[in-house]
Amino acid sequence: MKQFEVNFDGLVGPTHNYAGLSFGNVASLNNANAKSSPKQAAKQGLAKAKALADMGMVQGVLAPQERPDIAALRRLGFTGSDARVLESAAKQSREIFLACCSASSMWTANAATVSPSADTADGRVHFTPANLTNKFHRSLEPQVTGNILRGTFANEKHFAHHQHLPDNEHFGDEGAANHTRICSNYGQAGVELFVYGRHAFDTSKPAPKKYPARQTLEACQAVARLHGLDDDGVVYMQQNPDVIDQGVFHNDVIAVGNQNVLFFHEQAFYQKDAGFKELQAKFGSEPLHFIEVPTAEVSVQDAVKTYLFNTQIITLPGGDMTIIAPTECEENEAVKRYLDKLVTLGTPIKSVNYFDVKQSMRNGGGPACLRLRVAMNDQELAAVNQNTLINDSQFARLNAWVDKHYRDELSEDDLRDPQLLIESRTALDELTQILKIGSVYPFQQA
Ligand SMILES: N=C(N)NCCC[C@H](NC(=O)CCC(=O)O)C(=O)O
Repeated sequence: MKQFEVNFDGLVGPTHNYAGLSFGNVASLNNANAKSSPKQAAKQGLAKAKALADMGMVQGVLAPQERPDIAALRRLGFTGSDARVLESAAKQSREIFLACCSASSMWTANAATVSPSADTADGRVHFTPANLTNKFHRSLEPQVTGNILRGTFANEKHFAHHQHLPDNEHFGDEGAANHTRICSNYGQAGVELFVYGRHAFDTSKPAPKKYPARQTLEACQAVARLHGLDDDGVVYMQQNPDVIDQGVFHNDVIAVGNQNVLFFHEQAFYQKDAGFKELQAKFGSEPLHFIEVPTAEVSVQDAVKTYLFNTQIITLPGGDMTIIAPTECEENEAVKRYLDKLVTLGTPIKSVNYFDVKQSMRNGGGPACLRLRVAMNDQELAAVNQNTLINDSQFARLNAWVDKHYRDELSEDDLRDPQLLIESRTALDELTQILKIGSVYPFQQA
């Protein structure tokens, strides 16, 4: 049986904008109110996805969400026609309005936690959408995320879909951004590493002081239970609270893994020696590659600025690993020096490919934020909605779709334009037909 790791990249939505919504995410706050380009952002994302497909990887896409989120604004008491809802929300409560316009579903690393069939008790691939409770604008995502996942992985024999965890900070869950799977081969049972920022029910335990810890240990444990993971195949580690306070709001901003490699910053984890010992013991006798980047070579600040660890490490069809990095890494002297050295160290990582995803980076989303990894065998892959997979013709179709519907530039004033809502809905309606995912959006169900 063949085995693959498929990356499902989030298509950037037509309202991609910079609203400074994510306290604790330095890039989001620094770029608040800058002009965005939804068209450029969507094309940068598609270009990365296509480049990976051209490298021989299986690559998919996930649909974005409907924004502005009129249904959420109505829930919050804004009434009248859709145009009236937009106008009164923008006038009466700018913050709520902006939160309901965010295209943040583009970062599909936060869409869900995924456990491949080799790890789960019932031999199916399990999905739990992330509740994203820590940020109001992101907490609007899980319901529709579930719809999109069910439309993409629409086969009960192979795929199990759970409801997101209770919408409460005690079970704050940010999905795959805090979850890494270590394995020999994608199709063999692996060790799932869950990384949390704080304990929800035990306040005596360490926690960050300045910025929020979005993920709790209790949320990680609940997801592991739902997915039917064996205790021998799970490790929980805490993120170093001090790096959260330096702007590392997800673990995938400071560590990334692939197969038998864990690539991380010296300061990434709390009590790392004990955690790594457990990881190695549960993995087995084959030694793991723990690639630790010392602060002396790359500071936490440079790691956050360049997203050195929000890179994708992928295994190419020939067996070598390559790093998919943002161009910010190439432009930073210390980080570039480190990456040039890394490929000579004799680890499985042999090369680095740089991509321009600047539109996403300005909101704190690098290459790894833009993708959800799903390890599958060939039978499971055959059961995936094939229209969501990237090949030459689907890439051309999606690019043409972006050209047809997306604006070149967007500023805050544009978001209250009822015409943008109509444009977005028209675009998304057409997208659901291109991807054949069904009526996943509230406006299609009304
Ligand atoms: N690291 C991973 N996996 N994902 C990055 C998510 C970035 C996202 N930014 C935002 O939501 C900013 C939106 C704004 O400010 O307009 C967030 O903070 O949740």
